Amino acid sequence: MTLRKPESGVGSASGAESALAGRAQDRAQGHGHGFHEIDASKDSNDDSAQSITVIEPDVTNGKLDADGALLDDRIQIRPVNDEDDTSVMITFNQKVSPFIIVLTFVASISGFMFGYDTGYISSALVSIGTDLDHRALTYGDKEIITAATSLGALISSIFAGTSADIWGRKPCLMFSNLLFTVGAVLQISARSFWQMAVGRLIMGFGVGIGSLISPLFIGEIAPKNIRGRLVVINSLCLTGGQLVAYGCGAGLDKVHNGWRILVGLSLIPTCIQFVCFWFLPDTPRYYVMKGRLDKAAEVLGKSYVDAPSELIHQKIQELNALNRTIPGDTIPKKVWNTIKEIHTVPSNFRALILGCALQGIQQFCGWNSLMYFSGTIFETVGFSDSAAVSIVVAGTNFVFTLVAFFAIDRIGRRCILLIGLPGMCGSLIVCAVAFHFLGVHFEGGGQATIEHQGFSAWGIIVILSIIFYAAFYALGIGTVPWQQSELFPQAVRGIGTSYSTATNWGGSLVIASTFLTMLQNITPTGTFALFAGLSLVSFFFCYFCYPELSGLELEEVQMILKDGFNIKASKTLAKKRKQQLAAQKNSSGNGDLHDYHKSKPSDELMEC
Ligand SMILES: O[C@H]1[C@H](O)[C@@H](O)[C@H](O)[C@@H](O)[C@H]1O
Repeated sequence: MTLRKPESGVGSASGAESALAGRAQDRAQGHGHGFHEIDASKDSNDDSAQSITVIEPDVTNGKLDADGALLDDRIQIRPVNDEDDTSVMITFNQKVSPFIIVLTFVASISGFMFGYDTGYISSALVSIGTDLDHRALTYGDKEIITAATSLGALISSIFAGTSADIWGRKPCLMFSNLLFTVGAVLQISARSFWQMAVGRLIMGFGVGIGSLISPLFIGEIAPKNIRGRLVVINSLCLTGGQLVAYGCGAGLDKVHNGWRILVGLSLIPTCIQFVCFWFLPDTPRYYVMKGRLDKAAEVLGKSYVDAPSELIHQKIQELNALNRTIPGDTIPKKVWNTIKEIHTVPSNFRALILGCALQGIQQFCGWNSLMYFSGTIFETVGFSDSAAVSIVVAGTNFVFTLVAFFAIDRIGRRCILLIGLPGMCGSLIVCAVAFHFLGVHFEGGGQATIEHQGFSAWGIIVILSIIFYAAFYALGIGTVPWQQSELFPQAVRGIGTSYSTATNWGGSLVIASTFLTMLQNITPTGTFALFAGLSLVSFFFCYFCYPELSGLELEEVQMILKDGFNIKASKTLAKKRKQQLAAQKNSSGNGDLHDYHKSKPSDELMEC
């Protein structure tokens, strides 16, 4: 039982406040104006205790009725056991502030660089020719140059979550800018294969940091109701970066030393991000972690321009309380306790399984083999302008990430995964068959032979099936795993996302370092058939284990995962939330919480 009261003012669970709650309830029952009935809330410091958070009227900002109740509705009191409580209170009725948009786009430059730096290698490998060590690159060389970035990213992503907690998100992203720069300069000036590989490795350190921290940063600054979409903006920048890299690669294909220019272009976004972050703040959560509450209030004030200062302070109190819930008085103790917690609490461990499995599936279904080597493949299949064909593939990836942007909350994460994976499987089977009839044989030393030279129908089928594969991939498994932070509760979110991001890069490393060898040893048909088989197995995994999380509160995600994967319950709850949101929108026309009623998630789960 709790009631809500409109606009601003903050209270906690004291006796006086309970009295206020009672008054508020009377008003709600008596007049039904300006209040909403809501759930009992949990005390943020004690999981077992129930408390009531009361919002007092702000007499300076709002209009009051005869009883002192505000006439316009904005604020809802909800269970206080996760970071989002005040976010919800603040963000309903709020437009996204330009400040949040700027921060999102500046952070998403990391996504762009992730995409650009992993994307340009496809065309660079083709156009390097004999520029390194005065000889052509073998398949082994190409794999090392490509895999070096994945290896670097794997190593840095293991430490990135903890480093972001110790030094801050912004400094870590700025440090990644330095790594990008050093890596790029080494590559631009490379005359030897090994200098190129080391440059790619250092660049990879930057990519790993950016790939973890950018979505985390966005997730921390984003208002809850649009968090999913803002995180997909990072994915859009990522696939956009790959597309731009392919486009530039095609443009510079015939230019002498064009690949050096291609690498050099990567310096532009990294410098822009560095300069922008010089003037921008870190996330409020980080400031709270470091006890810099004034700074946190300043950032929140800019993020939620209409929010009264009392509400901002309540948010800070909540973040502060959450901060204390991680046991341990020193950083190593805290880190150790978090590691213990993620493995021993069943809901956390299930979240970990899902986070890592989805990232693993994303990589082992083979997409990046195309991202990294499509130039080499299309060249072998007989397309003289292989870079241009690669653009179409990267373009499809980008366009369908945009489709995912619109579908991820409406159709739901689980649903787009279950559409995407069988689609990928079907496309890969067609691709495997087409390769069989094309009669391509990859041999050692970077050589390949093809039975049917030139433009053939099977060549076209290979390309079409790859395009379909790209579309289904981007729609589901290419995008959904990066929503990983919603799986984990605040206390283990950093470490959980580190594990799953490292799984992503581990998978990417395996694919990058084995793909060309697989083409040689088990033929292209065998390789693509293997990816098809893995997509099918992944479909069954998602079908049986991945709950529908769209529209669910973070606390509800934890409840869903408490004693199993609870697919059925999650689907019912997600559907209910969607209907409630639609009802709110219809009744208020602008997303306010008029007539909003929500029963306890636990009750609803029992119903399901
Ligand atoms: O989500 C991204 C995206 O799908 C990219 O195209 C791919 O190269 C990355 O590995 C992946 O993490």
